[in-house]
Amino acid sequence: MTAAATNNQRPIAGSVVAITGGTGSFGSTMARSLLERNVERIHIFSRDEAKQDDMRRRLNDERVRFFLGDVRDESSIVPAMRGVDYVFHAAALKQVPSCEFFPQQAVLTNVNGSHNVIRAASNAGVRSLVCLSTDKAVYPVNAMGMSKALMEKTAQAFARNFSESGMAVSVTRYGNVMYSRGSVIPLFVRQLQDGKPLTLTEPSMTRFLMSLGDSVDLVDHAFTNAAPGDLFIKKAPASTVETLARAVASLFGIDDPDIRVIGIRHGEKMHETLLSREEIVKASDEGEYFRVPLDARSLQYELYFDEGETAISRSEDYTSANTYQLNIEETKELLMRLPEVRQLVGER
Ligand SMILES: O=c1ccn([C@@H]2O[C@H](COP(=O)(O)OP(=O)(O)O[C@H]3O[C@H](CO)[C@@H](O)[C@H](O)[C@H]3O)[C@@H](O)[C@H]2O)c(=O)[nH]1
Repeated sequence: MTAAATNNQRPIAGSVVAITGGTGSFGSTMARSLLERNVERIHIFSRDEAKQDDMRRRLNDERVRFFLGDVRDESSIVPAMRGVDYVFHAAALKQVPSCEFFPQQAVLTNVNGSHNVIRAASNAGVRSLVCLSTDKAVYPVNAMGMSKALMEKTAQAFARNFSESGMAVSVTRYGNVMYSRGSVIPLFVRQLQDGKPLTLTEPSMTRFLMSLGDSVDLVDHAFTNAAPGDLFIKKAPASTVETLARAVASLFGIDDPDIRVIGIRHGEKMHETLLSREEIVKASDEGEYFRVPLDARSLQYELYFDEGETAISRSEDYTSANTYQLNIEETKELLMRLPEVRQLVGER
């Protein structure tokens, strides 16, 4: 067993956890869950002092400490890593359109910034670091996905090149998180409340549907089970955009909503891929999760040419088009698990 794997056995209770991008939706959900589980201390690292202040007041818990800084500046990360056991790296530029117009900014934060976080964490003796990625990093077509794909490679290269580090750096990949800020579900809700038509980009487009609670489960799984360089995916169902829109409308008591088709936006795919066929042939099925181990081959190029992979041509990608497809009723059930939706429906 590696040093990192042994260290990972330490439970969350009693440990110190740092969260980069800690005031965002992922980070704050993670923080709340950790506080419920008797974590000793949480270090929230982020750029925006106003959001930190809001979170400080909201949580009102002395176990939470705030560190102001930017992942682009490694020296600002160092204080947040002192004495830390686990790191959840969620800081990122994640909006598809803004990364499309400013791709160099995506590289600075998502690629260079991630490298800084990994280096600072390893230098501080962290046991396990989980980097948050997205389905858009697989066969990427937009700058956000491309920069996240390079973040994944940066994490894997660290695991491959610094096996003496003692830190297990791993990656978790997500699909669309339901009701996250700026996403389509709150938009549909607003449109329904304002009596406007629902704008659909392309009715048959599909997306994986996951909740923030699923995200906590996946990160926990990675914290305690990851070997250096592992990639984890949680299996998830999907729906078409039209099914999603009709499900949201139906929860508002509207069975035949007004729909306006607006066309695909910049940098969008018809379907998302959580695991490529190249990864699936290496993946192990762990029930609710897939784990893809690090490709630990060294830089001996003959191996890449002499040992071909024959299974790849026989396997299929794991996509939002071939995973389980939810119908309107099932999508409504999933939506009703979200506290935001339950509250809205209860208010009506
Ligand atoms: O007016 C609209 C806006 C969006 N959509 C569609 O709804 C789906 C979801 O869109 P959205 O909620 O904006 O999510 P994505 O653009 O797929 O990206 C989100 O999900 C990613 C994970 O896949 C995250 O990394 C991104 O930060 C997050 O914005 C897509 O098929 C869109 O085409 C519509 O039909 N009508």
